[in-house]
Amino acid sequence: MAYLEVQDVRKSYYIGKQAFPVLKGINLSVELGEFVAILGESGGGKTTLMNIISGLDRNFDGTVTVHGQTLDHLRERQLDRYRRETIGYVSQSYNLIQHLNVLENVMLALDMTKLGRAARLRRAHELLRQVGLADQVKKYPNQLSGGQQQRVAIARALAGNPPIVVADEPTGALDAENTAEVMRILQKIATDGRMVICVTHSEKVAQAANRVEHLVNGQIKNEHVLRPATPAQDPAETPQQTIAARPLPWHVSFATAFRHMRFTWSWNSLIVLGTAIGLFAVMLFTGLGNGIRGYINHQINNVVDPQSITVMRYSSNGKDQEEQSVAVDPALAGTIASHMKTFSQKQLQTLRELHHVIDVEPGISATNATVMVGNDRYSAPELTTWTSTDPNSSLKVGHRPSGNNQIVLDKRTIAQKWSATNWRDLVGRTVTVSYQTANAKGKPVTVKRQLTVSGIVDSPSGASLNAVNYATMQAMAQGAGTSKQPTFATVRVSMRDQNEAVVDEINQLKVNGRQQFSANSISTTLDRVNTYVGIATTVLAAIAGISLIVSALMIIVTMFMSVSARMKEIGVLRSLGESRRDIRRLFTSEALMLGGLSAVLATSLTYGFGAVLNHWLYKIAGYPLVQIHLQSIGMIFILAIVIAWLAAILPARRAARANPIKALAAR
Ligand SMILES: Nc1ncnc2c1ncn2[C@@H]1O[C@H](COP(=O)(O)OP(=O)(O)OP(=O)(O)O)[C@@H](O)[C@H]1O
Repeated sequence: MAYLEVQDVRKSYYIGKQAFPVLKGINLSVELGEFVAILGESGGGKTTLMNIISGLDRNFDGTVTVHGQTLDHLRERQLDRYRRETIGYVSQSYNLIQHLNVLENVMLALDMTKLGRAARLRRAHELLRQVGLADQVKKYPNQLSGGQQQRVAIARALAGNPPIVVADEPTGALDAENTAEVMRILQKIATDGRMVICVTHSEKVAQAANRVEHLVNGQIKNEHVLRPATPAQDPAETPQQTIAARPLPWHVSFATAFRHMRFTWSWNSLIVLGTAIGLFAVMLFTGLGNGIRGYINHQINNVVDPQSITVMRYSSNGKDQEEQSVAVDPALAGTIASHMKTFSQKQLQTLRELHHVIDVEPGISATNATVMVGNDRYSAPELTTWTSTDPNSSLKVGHRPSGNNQIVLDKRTIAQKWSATNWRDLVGRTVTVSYQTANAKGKPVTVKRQLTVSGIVDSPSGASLNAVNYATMQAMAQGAGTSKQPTFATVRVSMRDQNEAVVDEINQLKVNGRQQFSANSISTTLDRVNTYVGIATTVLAAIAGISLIVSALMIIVTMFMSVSARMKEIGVLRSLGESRRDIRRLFTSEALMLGGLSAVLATSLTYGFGAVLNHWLYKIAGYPLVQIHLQSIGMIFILAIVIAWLAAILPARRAARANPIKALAAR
């Protein structure tokens, strides 16, 4: 049995239901070392036969047996491997890949061999030297003559050291000189021990072969031996001559995709820019959200200690509640605090014993106090005890009311009213402070005392803060015969995270089924504010994200265009032995690269724009309002990659499913 046996091969093309038989029972036997020319009329079915022999056409009757093994045209992978390992294909139109240079075109076939990179490069250079192109390796196909391009195609066909070289009208587009050169190379390939099958319609070209077979009316007739072939060794039995093939590794698809992206950079850069703008908007909104949240937290934490909880006695009475809220927020002041419920020692102890509570500080507050400086009268909406949660940073001058009979006064509502310029001079002066409350019998009494100003505060909350220490407040109350029990308590928790749980626990403390306390924590409010800012940011980022749909559509359209424009390349890659999966990977890789690049550009844009914005806003807020977290960058990359991947699915599928014969025939 000959190395290649074609037995009774029949093939018809169908137009509608009508069959047009092209091959009507082809029988052909060819040995290694033989150079066979198949001579036939144009349209006689030569290309059809070559496609069948080279494993590109799977739809025919009859058998093709190579080295004793019949090709199973139903097993696609076997055929991919067959094309990779056994066949070197040379066509009339050279079929070089335009965006790869000469060396890269040859390397493309070598990448499907198990040779190491250095050996592959060596072999590519050696093959190009053999076809006389050693000094043209860096050129692109469109910089070569037709003859040179065909020689590159021959070098590529020989890359994997295949035993069979199939040449379909290899000289069809060449002048006489180049034709002679190409035929000489093909002769040399045969004398080196390979089988060369060359189809042509030119009698003259056919003369270069050892044997000419005439394809007439769909059948092989009139064999004509011109000269005996060199007896060849079987390459399968000389392992040093064969180069083991391998499926194309993913990084090669990736590298090829990268080269194509570089080659078509002008339009790809627009896609990258378009996608990056969408990603940039999403990222900027997320960064702004982070910044604003941080800013609010920063501001509030400056005003109040986030680890502290203010606890009042719970009262179901509306008036009491109003007064209690006045005590928490002096801006609501409007009534005399005569009914403020107080804490017993036992109640304070209950709070101290709660889990996560590290300190409970009692405090007394009164509303609507009056401060007399000399004859000038100023109203203080609230007079309260200085607690450890009041930030020392708010003291503009002097010190906190550490000693008895000392008071700190509010800068804006008292000190600056007293003297807009010399308000600092108030420190050390004696003032008379008074407020009205009710004694144990419910009778109104006036609490009054002379105090020394120890400091001036500018409360960051904006509320007027006038405070004395706890002992002074107790002494004042006692002096007027009113209760000196605490009206509020400041509870400190060991960690900010436990704040909400402790607030809930305090609010649920009951005696005889009645609620005891009403706890309030800034961190609970802060969490709520954070949630709202988070929602707003997400909504804005999502709206910006809509533009990403446009980006995805843009990638889809471009990829489809790219698939159409690269049909020929798809055919070439398939003829070289690349599988459908390799083709799908090629297009998917390119889309993923576009996605990745978009994410890189979006990140740079966001950092750049964010820096400018921060610079400007810092003047207003004193805080960096755009804060891009690593997490956001990761999210943007994932988003970009997912979008690109989704956008590539359909085009890549179309490319992978393309019929290799039709793809090769594409322009
Ligand atoms: N996909 C197809 N559908 C229908 N008919 C086809 C198809 N491909 C080829 N044919 C027809 O089959 C016949 C053989 O085509 P083929 O390309 O094999 O001829 P050829 O001998 O290689 O011609 P040439 O030398 O001009 O390239 C032609 O008549 C052609 O019109």
